[in-house]
Amino acid sequence: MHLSDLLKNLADIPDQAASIKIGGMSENSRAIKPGDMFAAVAGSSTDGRIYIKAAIDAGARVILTDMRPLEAPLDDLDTPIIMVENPRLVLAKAAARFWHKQPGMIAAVTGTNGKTSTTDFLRQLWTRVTWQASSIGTLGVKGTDTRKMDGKILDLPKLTTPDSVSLHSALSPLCDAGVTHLALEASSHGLVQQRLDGLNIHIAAFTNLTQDHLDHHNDMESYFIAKSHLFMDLLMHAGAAIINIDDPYGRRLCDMLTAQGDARQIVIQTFGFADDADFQIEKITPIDNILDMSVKHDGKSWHIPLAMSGTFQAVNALTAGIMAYMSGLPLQDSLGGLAYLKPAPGRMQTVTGHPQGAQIVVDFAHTPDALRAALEALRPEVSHKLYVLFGCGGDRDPSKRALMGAIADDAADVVIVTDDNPRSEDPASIRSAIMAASPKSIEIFPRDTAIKTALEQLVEGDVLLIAGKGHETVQLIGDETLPFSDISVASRIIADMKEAHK
Ligand SMILES: CC(=O)N[C@H]1[C@@H](OP(=O)(O)OP(=O)(O)OC[C@H]2O[C@@H](n3ccc(=O)[nH]c3=O)[C@H](O)[C@@H]2O)O[C@H](CO)[C@@H](O)[C@@H]1O[C@H](C)C(=O)N[C@@H](C)C(=O)N[C@H](CCC(=O)O)C(=O)O
Ligand SMILES: Nc1ncnc2c1ncn2[C@@H]1O[C@H](COP(=O)(O)OP(=O)(O)OP(=O)(O)O)[C@@H](O)[C@H]1O
Ligand SMILES: N[C@H](CCC[C@H](N)C(=O)O)C(=O)O
Ligand SMILES: [Mg+2]
Repeated sequence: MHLSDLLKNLADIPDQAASIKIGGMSENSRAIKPGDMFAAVAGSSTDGRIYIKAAIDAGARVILTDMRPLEAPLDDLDTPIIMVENPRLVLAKAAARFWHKQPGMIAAVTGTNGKTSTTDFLRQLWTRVTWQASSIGTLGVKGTDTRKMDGKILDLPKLTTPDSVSLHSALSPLCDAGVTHLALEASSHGLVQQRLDGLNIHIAAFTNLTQDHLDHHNDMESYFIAKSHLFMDLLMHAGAAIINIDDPYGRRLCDMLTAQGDARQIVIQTFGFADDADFQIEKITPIDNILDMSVKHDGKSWHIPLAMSGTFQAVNALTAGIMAYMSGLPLQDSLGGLAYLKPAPGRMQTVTGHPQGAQIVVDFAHTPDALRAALEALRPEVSHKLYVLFGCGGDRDPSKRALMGAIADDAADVVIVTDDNPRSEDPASIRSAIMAASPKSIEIFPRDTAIKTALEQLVEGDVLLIAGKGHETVQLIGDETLPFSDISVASRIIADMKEAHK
């Protein structure tokens, strides 16, 4: 594609550069191939401008960057440098133009917790009525067997929201494979880094906003503003905004959208326990292994049995149901279809077979609010003691550690503090920060020893929540990526315990 077409109305292009042919693009010099455009952007740990020379050596034909003055040697390069106010935004729009195919229906979910569950549920609802659907997020690409796609392997980075180039280059083969419906997770990092700009987003949902990622956003206000970008700027004209108004930030989002007036024709659908919600949850009652949810909409009550545990999962399911409805599914299939949903892996997933009959649950709770929600969901199932075993990720918001320690201390009977993904941090200091807020906590590491110790202590009537890593299959320690799965470790230890009991 000629540069003049790629960047039309996005940037001023010098005449001598207009006819340059561009064969691809990236914001990462290490991914540049001959003929590509390199976007040199300022990041949180380094500055892409440092890598301009490396990108040119790798074959970059054009550089896109911000308006900061060019210093030597960048002011004297043969390769054209195009300067724009917001290179991430221009890159995202150029990527959308370059790869140009997108599924006809794109729905995005944002919020601190519940994005993976909700997008997974929405994909299941669409698939159930035979619409060809995929989801993209923390679990990667789901719903389409990417290995069978003509050798076009979708090599998405291991992020909840992939960068714009990875995303747009992945959508083309997904469309070629017949995908018409896409559910996406919109992380706050992704939103501020413009990873989703250029996408035609028809439906956007807001689950909740509680503390996480304050290392990146500094305060809750900036975190909220990052999330609101999805609704205020990215959601298409006449799109649908589906908002949890039990959350004060959700109410605020509704007010902000309403204050924009009619120009964008956004249809707002609210949900929650609140009396004024369009989809009002009347009750969610656990009965045996299911949840019985009743929801009032348009004067009619829907009684929906759900094969999952945790009130929050029912709320996520409802969010997905409303999204499906707004995408054109009749209520019988959208709300009615909720009865057929399966929880996403690692979300309140039970590991069966404990020799004493204790209940073991693996859950991805890695924020204070999620930990409380998961423990509160399990409390009714405990007839003896509620155990929780968790740690906190390194290189992530350190202020959530003490909060999670305090919540565990308050909501569980036995608290075992261990390692999550310490990454570059000292694991012992992460554990100490958690334990400082939990007088009853016991420190056990490494994580498999902690799981074994807990499993061996459990008796009938106990429930153990293994929180924080959910579906993850690796543990990140220093620079190492080691195989580790809470579900496999717990299953193996239970099998060994049973063997020893024989
Ligand atoms: C904090 C963060 O989001 N970092 C992501 C981001 O980095 P950044 O723009 O801040 O980049 P940087 O490392 O400062 O580098 C600046 C620029 O120099 C470029 N560079 C750098 C080195 C080099 O040799 N050549 C080169 O061109 C980089 O590609 C980048 O464009 O852009 C990079 C390329 O797209 C991402 O890989 C990187 O994700 C890191 C690995 C990460 O851990 N991100 C996490 C925090 C994240 O994004 N999480 C969210 C939320 C999770 C959730 O709660 O759901 C997610 O969506 O996954
Ligand atoms: N609606 C909700 N309200 C409160 N907590 C929730 C809710 N949904 C999920 N959780 C908790 O958050 C955890 C993560 O859920 P999920 O993976 O769906 O969220 P996410 O927003 O995709 O997380 P991430 O930011 O890591 O991508 C769950 O395991 C559960 O403990
Ligand atoms: N998407 C989240 C996942 C955290 C999972 C937890 N196990 C950790 O490593 O902190 C993040 O990147 O912050
Ligand atoms: Mg997720």
